[in-house]
Amino acid sequence: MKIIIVKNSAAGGKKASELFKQAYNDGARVFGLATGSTPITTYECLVKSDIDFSDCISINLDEYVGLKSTDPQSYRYYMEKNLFIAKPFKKSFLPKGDALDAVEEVQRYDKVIEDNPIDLQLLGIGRNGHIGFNEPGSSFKLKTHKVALTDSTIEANARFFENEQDVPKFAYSMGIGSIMKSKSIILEAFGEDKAEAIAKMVKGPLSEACPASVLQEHDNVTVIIDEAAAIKLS
Ligand SMILES: N[C@@H]1[C@@H](O)[C@H](O)[C@@H](COP(=O)(O)O)O[C@@H]1O
Repeated sequence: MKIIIVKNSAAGGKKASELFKQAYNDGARVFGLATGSTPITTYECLVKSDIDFSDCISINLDEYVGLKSTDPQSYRYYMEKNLFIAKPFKKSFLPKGDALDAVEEVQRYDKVIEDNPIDLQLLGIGRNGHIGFNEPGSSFKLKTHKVALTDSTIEANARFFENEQDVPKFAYSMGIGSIMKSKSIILEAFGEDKAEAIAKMVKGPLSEACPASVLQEHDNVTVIIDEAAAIKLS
């Protein structure tokens, strides 16, 4: 794991967007994308950059079950607003939150990932060490699946909703098995509330109790963190 410590999230986003550009120049055309507050600065830099994604494919990690793509809380809406409007891709995939059949939706998404191997996957990390919506205890072998969100994730994500009761209880998530097949990975974390998860990911045992610890096994991971998220590393 290569660890880059930056001053703040603005510097982290700049660094990540430079790595996107480098990957694009090296031939990457399939980008795995993430949501949440962490990648916002990366998307801001990508929007300002001269990268043209019109010959690229994007595949997002996850989506809330039950939300339509037009719902402002959906991850599809987030992606349109923060990246796709300014930088359209040839094709952008996310799980469909309002899919009628969960089993079919999971299979459809696995086929998308299989048909379009991911060159560069961007990740955030939950306070409990989750990646995508792979909560602690998730098998490292999983492909796309429907997840029951933990109370800690619901509480953490409540800040994006009017009430905590409005946070969906389930999500579709790319599995850890699929994430690990990405050729390269950038994981970003900013702020002290991520320090514990970062320490467990980097120094802790390889354990399903901290899903992100699986990244110790991947041979091309760059971790971009600010000083606050790095405090428990030394
Ligand atoms: N499913 C997303 C994750 O992909 C994200 O990494 C995590 C952290 O979010 P934030 O960046 O807002 O702290 O939250 C959500 O649960």
